[in-house]
Amino acid sequence: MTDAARGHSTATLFEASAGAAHACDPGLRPSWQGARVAGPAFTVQGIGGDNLALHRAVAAAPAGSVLVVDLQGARHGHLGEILAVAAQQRGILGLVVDGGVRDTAEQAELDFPVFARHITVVGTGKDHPGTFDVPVRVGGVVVRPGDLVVGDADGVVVLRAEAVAETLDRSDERVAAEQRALAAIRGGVTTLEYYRLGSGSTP
Ligand SMILES: O=C([O-])CC(=O)C(=O)O
Ligand SMILES: [Mg+2]
Repeated sequence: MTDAARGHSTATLFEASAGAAHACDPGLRPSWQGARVAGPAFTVQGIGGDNLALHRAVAAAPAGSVLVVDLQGARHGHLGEILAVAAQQRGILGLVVDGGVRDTAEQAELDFPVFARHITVVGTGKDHPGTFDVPVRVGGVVVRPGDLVVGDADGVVVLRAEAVAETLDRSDERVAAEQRALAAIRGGVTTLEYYRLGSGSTP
């Protein structure tokens, strides 16, 4: 499947977006090393400590979407191996959750990308059905249904759907410019010289 962010890193997207990208709180971290996700948000408003909304969302979200779930930062393992397998079975690309998850070794083995605030074994209730397709606040950022959500080693960024095309083009340009900078730096040019940041001499 093609990467909805053309493979660009969260840092590149953020810098290239000219303010259109929103960075989630750095407390949202990949649950395993190497996790990356990029796709349109399927938003879920739930109640922290309860994961019925996640079980329902996994059954309802369209293939190719990323579950973006507000659970108020609750320290519970809202998604584990069972829900990760169920989500993959339905073609869901990954999960961004303001709350906790568990079974992170299994998530890595499955190659199911998860971005969460906590890793904890503590289980959940299954009483609150939650709400889908509404704006939700995740990592301090309001995410609307269909926003492009990208997560990688550096965290999670959110791009409004209408800003995606231009930001991706600017990201292509930024990466090309950085390739030129890296070639010069590998050739011995200092970053001070390359970016004209002054002499760099000690005062
Ligand atoms: O309690 C739950 O539904 C979450 C869980 O452990 C799993 O997905 O494996
Ligand atoms: Mg489990």
